[in-house]
Amino acid sequence: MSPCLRQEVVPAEPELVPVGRQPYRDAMARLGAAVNVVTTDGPGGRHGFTASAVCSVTDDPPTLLVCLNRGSSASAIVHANRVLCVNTLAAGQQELSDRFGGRVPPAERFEAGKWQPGVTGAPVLLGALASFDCRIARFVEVGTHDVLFCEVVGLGDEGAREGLMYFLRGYHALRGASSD
Ligand SMILES: NC(=O)C1=CN([C@@H]2O[C@H](COP(=O)(O)OP(=O)(O)OC[C@H]3O[C@@H](n4cnc5c(N)ncnc54)[C@H](O)[C@@H]3O)[C@@H](O)[C@H]2O)C=CC1
Ligand SMILES: Cc1cc2nc3c(=O)[nH]c(=O)nc-3n(C[C@H](O)[C@H](O)[C@H](O)COP(=O)(O)O)c2cc1C
Repeated sequence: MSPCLRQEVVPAEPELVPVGRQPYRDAMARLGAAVNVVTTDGPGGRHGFTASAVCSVTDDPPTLLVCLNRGSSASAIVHANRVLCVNTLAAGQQELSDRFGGRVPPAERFEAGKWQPGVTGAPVLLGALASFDCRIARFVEVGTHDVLFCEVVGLGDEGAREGLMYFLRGYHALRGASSD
């Protein structure tokens, strides 16, 4: 009689590393995200910053969230204005992402790109993949950031078909399926 061979199944343990700020960032760098230039204008003045931390919350009422570092020069201005526009960048607009991501001082950021005020007065970027003009309904403090819950009151869509992704700390063009 042949011996009954049993294969021992050893469950594979994932190699988990302790959570610190840098390992967390390294892991988050693996989540591809759209790139947005978030703008504001009003009593606090005009300002803008690049943000990948943008997410849809609910479509009734249409609401999105933006995570904004309270250490950013935009923070006090966004609080004063209580409006913002999320301009989702199209392929080829990475220079705007770098500019609003801190490479250029706030006063010079709007020198590139074509802008016009939306319903709320926040600057809308012509040629963006999509624009979401918003009133900020709620600010929630979490750690170093404020989570801004924003009610969308105006939408822009100029028909661009190629998006811009931020993935592994680099920009990548993303082509959509043909519309016809
Ligand atoms: N949510 C945020 O506040 C983000 C901030 N950034 C900032 O932009 C600059 C360049 O970033 P990377 O080249 O991507 O390298 P990085 O190593 O600083 O960031 C890698 C990833 O970690 C996350 N992250 C980075 N800083 C964070 C923060 N303060 N709070 C929460 N999540 C954060 C983001 O998902 C980012 O894509 C850095 O100064 C970074 O702090 C970038 C992406 C998101
Ligand atoms: C690709 C990219 C994504 C970013 N995403 C965010 C974000 O979601 N939230 C945030 O507070 N800052 C984010 N930042 C950083 C801000 O854009 C940056 O801190 C700000 O523009 C610097 O402005 P300041 O020098 O006027 O403070 C991002 C930067 C880059 C390059």
